[in-house]
Amino acid sequence: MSSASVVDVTGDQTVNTTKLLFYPLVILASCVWMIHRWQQQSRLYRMGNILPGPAAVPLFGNALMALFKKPEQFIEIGFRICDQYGYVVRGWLGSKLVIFLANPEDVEVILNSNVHIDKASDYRYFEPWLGEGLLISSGQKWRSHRKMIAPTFHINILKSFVSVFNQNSKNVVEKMRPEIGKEFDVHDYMSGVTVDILLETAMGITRKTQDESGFDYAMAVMKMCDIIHQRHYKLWLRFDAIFNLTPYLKQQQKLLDIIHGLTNKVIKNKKETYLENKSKGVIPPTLAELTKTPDDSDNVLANNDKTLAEDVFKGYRDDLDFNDENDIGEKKRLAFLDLMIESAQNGTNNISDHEIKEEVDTIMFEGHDTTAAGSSFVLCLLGVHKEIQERVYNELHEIFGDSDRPATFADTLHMKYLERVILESLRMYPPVPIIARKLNRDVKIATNNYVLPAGATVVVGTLKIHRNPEYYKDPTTFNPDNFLPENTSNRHYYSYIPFSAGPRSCVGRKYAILKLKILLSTVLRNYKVTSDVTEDQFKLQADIILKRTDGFRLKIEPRQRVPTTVA
Ligand code: HEM
Repeated sequence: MSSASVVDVTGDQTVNTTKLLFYPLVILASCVWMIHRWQQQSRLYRMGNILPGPAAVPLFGNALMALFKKPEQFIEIGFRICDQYGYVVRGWLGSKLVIFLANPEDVEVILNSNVHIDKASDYRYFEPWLGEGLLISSGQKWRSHRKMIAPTFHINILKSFVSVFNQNSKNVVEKMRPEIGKEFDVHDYMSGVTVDILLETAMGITRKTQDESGFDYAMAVMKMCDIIHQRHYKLWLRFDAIFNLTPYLKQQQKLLDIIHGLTNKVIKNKKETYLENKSKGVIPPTLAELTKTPDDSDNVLANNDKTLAEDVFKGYRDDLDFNDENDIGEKKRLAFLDLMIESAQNGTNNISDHEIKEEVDTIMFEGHDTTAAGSSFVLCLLGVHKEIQERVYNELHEIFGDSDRPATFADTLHMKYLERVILESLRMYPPVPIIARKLNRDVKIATNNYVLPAGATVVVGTLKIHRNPEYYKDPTTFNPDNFLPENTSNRHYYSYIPFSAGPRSCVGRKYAILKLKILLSTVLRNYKVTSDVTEDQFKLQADIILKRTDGFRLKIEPRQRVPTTVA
């Protein structure tokens, strides 16, 4: 026998031995995995089925309930199910366990936790756009980025945006002028002005420096939001395999090219300018300098000048409560992007250009649709409730008289009634009507000491919580007095969560309230608004952002700048 054939025989034996070991090992591993999945699922089934909820059918669970339903029917169905089963309801989407919570005590257990902070899989449609930005990231990445981004929303930074808010609000007032006397959809205008403001405050792109790409970007952001919404309410689009076969995929890729193209270009230019300035010895103020609070108490605004929202949200225990009372005066304005580049360059934070892009895209998304919907709801509600609109206007007349001057930060502190109107509108029509989390561990909630199993998706029903008669006397009536201090002081903090709460609450909360006050006060100082559609005719659609499928129809007429008598 030649040595070659010896080698061959040994080689064959090795192959045979590998085959002998490989296949049984694969089979064993598959069995172990299947048993593990079965155990997990049966545990999920066992624990899930202890919770109240509608009967489920094999394979589909409760998913068939959504079949042939229009998106605007989902709220009604959800409310009906809650009336039947209470504030903890389980549902099965195939083998996926979804637990709906609407009791503030249960919701606090989830939202106030540092453990249950992972977003549900439903947020994945944002990934091609936002990557691992703050909204969807988890674990250490989320923690470190949150720590870096939250201070860029410091009130001192926000104050430097007041003139941007004013200028853009004036612009939209002018843009709306041709609509005088007609019925039109005010959301289009609120959406446009919101994107303009965000382009300026997030990326430092002003109207003057904006070329066609700024406009294309704004349109692309709006259209991307629309595609994502469609993926939430058109159930078949939830499957990537189906979505990828539709024209939406191509459209999405085109839009993302525009969005990412601009963000990349702006980051590159800003970084180059930063380095060029640095070489000339010109360095912008750091975040720490911009947010430093002076010791002299002369600058401290009186405690009773604090906004009402500060009291309403004080139980949130999030990371947004800086020394807000301290006004350190006008500082150089820096967009969020400038601040991120600055802190990456000076070594305060370790963040790559790609991660900066993800965060800027996230702010553009989160800051856009939410405030556009929020402001549109307020205007329509004031169009319906004329006497409340007149009270708002009288307050504005007290602050501004008949002048056309822009609002200052101090003025916004005096817009107390307008603030109550905004808070009440966010109660009845929260722009983010539900929040979803994935449970990685079992958790015991207050209701009946139920234990919710790891692996389940928890859906926090903000809209339902906000309409609970236990916390709001007449929950379906628009009543800004729900936010009088005497009515808020003893209410459960988690009975009002338009911005979520706890460690993953909205970082843009203060930005949003300040912007809404300036935008709405500017519109209302210029126009009287009227809605021919009554509130009970509003057709609500709850997906990621609460909208009206009938459009935010409104009429405007020029405002005579004199105080009016309130009935
Ligand atoms: C009325 C306006 C707004 C409302 C009602 C609102 C509401 C919310 C809610 C409910 C969440 C939690 C979402 C979740 O857990 O799934 C959230 C998160 C977030 N919001 Fe807002 N938001 C508003 C405006 C803004 C603005 C203006 C910005 C930025 C300029 C912003 C930036 C963010 C970011 C970055 C997050 C993710 C925070 C994290 O996960 O750590 N939001 N917002």
